[in-house]
Amino acid sequence: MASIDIENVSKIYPGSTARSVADIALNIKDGEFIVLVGPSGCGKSTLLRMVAGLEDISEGEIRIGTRRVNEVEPAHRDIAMVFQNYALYPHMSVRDNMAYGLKNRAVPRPEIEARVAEAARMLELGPYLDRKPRALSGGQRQRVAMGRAIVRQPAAFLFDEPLSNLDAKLRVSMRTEIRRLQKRLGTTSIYVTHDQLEAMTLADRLVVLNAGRIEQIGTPLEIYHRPASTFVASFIGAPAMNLLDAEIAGNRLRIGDEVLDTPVSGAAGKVTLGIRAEDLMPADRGLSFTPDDIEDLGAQRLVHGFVAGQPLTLVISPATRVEDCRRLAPKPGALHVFDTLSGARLDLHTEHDSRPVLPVGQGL
Ligand SMILES: Nc1ncnc2c1ncn2[C@@H]1O[C@H](COP(=O)(O)OP(=O)(O)OP(=O)(O)O)[C@@H](O)[C@H]1O
Repeated sequence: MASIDIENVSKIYPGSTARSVADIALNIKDGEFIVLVGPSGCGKSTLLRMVAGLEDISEGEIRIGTRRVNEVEPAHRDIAMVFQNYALYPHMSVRDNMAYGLKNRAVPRPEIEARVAEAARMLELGPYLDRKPRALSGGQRQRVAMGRAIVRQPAAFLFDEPLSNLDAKLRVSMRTEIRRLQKRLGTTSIYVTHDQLEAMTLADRLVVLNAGRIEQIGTPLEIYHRPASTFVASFIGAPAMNLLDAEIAGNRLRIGDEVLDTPVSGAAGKVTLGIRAEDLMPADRGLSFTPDDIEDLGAQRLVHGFVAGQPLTLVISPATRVEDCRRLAPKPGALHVFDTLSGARLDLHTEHDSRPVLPVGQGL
């Protein structure tokens, strides 16, 4: 086990002048589970592959433990990678697939057998040890890929979208399993995904990437509750945070003709106002909301509509009547204000109105 230090690392692919990964600085603690998340093309795989040694590092330094690894071959970096396509040897049994890396390192046979047996037990692969990968389901193949990583007892696990080929239900159960195994083994891990829910549930700390740069680093809840930019606000959380064109005038937030009671101090002018769909509640006064479409998801209801002509989504309990949502007020402390041009979070002082907002009908 080891820390991983990424010091001002950039990647410029041959034939390109742009940085696909630009000046990334990230210190990963021993045993930490870091998730790199961001949209397609933001550079997450490139960054992971530089840690793995599968891509050259154009600028900066990567250390695993105290050792600089820029010039170290992938096989000598003491890491194990788990890929989306499993990368299993089709002609080898599950047992041999798991043992392969150890045999190559001349680990004594009894030791190999013990490690494979222990990994098979942890992953419940015992009954399948003599099968070939083609005789396994996708989930079982992914487990074998995990098993092969575990038996190596590496300093770090690197996961590149390992669950992308699995169906939705299996993804959820494998996600829990990976988290549980990682905590039990305490192995430093970097996990790449474009799935924000996977990112939220797995990570000790999330690294949100945008166009090759770090947009924000923090625990999932820090990022959820205090997104540093409109990019992060709209990427993390489902449904995406509502972002409305607004204006601060006379210490009040205005959205078109609508005015929020919440006093705001610190700036004036055009801003982007962020409110999560679950942070609005029916009120006797507040923003005038025109519902347009309802999605019933069983445990909750999504109501899509408009405030001052701008789209807004609301999450309510199935017991709440949509007719009671014609006026909405934000929950205390639920407003996020961003600079309209840069998208950066503005640390304005927003006080919730001292007058109580009266919920109508059932609570949310
Ligand atoms: N071999 C390559 N040569 C040139 N450019 C590349 C190469 N590989 C990736 N890129 C570019 O680098 C940027 C980052 O790509 P990368 O694959 O790291 O993104 P990603 O976030 O992992 O995306 P995805 O989720 O689609 O896999 C992209 O603009 C991509 O086009």
